[in-house]
Formats: sequence, C-alpha cells, structure tokens
Amino acid sequence: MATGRSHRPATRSRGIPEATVARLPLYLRALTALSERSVPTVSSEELAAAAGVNSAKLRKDFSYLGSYGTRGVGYDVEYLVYQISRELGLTQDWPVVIVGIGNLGAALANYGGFASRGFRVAALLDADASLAGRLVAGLPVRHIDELEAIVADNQVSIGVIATPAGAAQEVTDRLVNAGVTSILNFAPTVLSVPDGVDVRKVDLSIELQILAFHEQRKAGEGRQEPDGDVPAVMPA
Ligand SMILES: NC(=O)c1ccc[n+]([C@@H]2O[C@H](COP(=O)([O-])OP(=O)(O)OC[C@H]3O[C@@H](n4cnc5c(N)ncnc54)[C@H](O)[C@@H]3O)[C@@H](O)[C@H]2O)c1
Repeated sequence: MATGRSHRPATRSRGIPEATVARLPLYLRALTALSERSVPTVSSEELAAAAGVNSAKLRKDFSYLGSYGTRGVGYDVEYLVYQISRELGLTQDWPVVIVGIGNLGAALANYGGFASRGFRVAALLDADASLAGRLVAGLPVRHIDELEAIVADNQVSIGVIATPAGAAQEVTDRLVNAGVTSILNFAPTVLSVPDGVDVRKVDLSIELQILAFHEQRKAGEGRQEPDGDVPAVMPA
C-alpha cells in the first residue's frame, strides 16, 4: 500500500542514533540469511560476527529497539527480522522512481533486491524521448515531463538519481517540488536540498579511492626507509 509523504521513519523521532540506524540493515541482512536457513535463535556473538559488528555494540543497538534477547538462548530470529524491518519502515511499501535510465539506471531497475525489501519501482524516467516506452525490467521508460504526475499519482517519497552529474540538481529540484522527500544520489555531485529532504550519496569511485589509500599504506609499511620512516600518508 502506498504511504503518505508526510510519513517519516519512526527511528529518528524515537531517538535512535543515526549510527545505530546505519547498522540495522547489516543486522537485517544477516538475520534474513539465518531465517532462510530456518535458524530459530541466534546469540549476540554469532549475529555480531555475521553482521561484521562488535557484539557489545550490537547489544546496545538492540536495546534501543527494546530487544534484549534471552540469556542462554539468544535472540528470536523471526521476531528480530520483524522488529528491525518495522523500525526501518520496511513493513510497508515504498514507491520509488529512478531518474536516468542509462547503464546504471537500467542496472538498478533490474536489481531484484528493491522489491524484496519493500521498495516498489513505481516508474523509470528519462529525458531522452527515444527511450520512452522501451521496456526495462518489465517497466516502460517514461519521459521526464511526466515526473510530477507520476510522483503525485503514486505518492512517491523516494527518488533515485542516475543521471549525469550536470543534470542531477535540476532533477532534484523537480523531484523535491513534486513532493519527494528522500533522494538516493548516484551522480558524482553535491546536491542542495531544502530542510526536511534527506539525501544519501552512493559513490563507488570514492570507496575505491579509500581502498587505494589503504593499499598504498600497506605497501608503504612493507617499504620502510632505512631510518624507519614510512612515507607520509594522509590520516584515515
Ligand atoms: N555512484 C556510483 O557508484 C556510480 C557508478 C556508476 C555511474 N555513476 C553515475 O551515474 C550516472 C549515470 O551513469 P550511466 O553510466 O548510467 O550514464 P548513461 O549516460 O548511460 O545514462 C544517463 C541517463 O540519464 C539520462 N538523462 C540525462 N539528463 C537527464 C535529465 N535531465 N532527466 C532525466 N534523465 C536524464 C540520459 O538520457 C541517460 O539515459 C552518472 O552520473 C555516473 O557518473 C555512479
């Protein structure tokens, strides 16, 4: 069922720290894997290891959800899946539009993980009129001129931007004016948005640069100067 755009996840209003919110999807992914294997309960240590988090942090995070587990038994997997999904707002349907249906937009549209996590792709939009009507992941690409009507008709609150960087701000402004309040930006540019609009940025090249930094440091550690100095690097 579509939701009104005034609806915001309960997490912030309930005072759960952003760092905890950012770890909830990691727990959920690990718990979903356990659930698929019909594992009924899990200890905080096992779950922490599966999620790549330290177990004291996990227990603290779960205390914000009011979930303490049972001593000697651990946490009920199904109940935790439900609790975390509810906390993240995933027990309801979130219609999403993807703007820019080139290489990346088409790959995102074809990603099955959206639907299984409650994100329904309501429409695919592109400015290239020659793409209009073409089927991508079973959905027809719609022209960007239809953006406002599509957002209103489907009560879309989340927009995904996969346009070139130069078009991203203009697309953002249109999405926001149409009523979208959350944006996932894949374009390599900083977006400005009014208060009340959340932007998350995904940038694989930045992640690769961070890995390159660590690689360089590892290589530097193996190549110490005779006096013990390591080549100067920026702090992490
Ligand atoms: N974040 C990441 O990790 C990551 C990875 C790959 C690509 N990217 C970025 O994603 C974006 C898309 O990359 P791509 O390879 O798919 O490019 P692409 O050229 O294949 O696709 C871009 C699409 O956007 C459309 N478009 C252009 N202006 C538009 C507008 N105003 N409104 C709607 N649609 C518009 C184009 O018609 C085209 O179909 C680029 O900004 C790229 O840098 C990010």
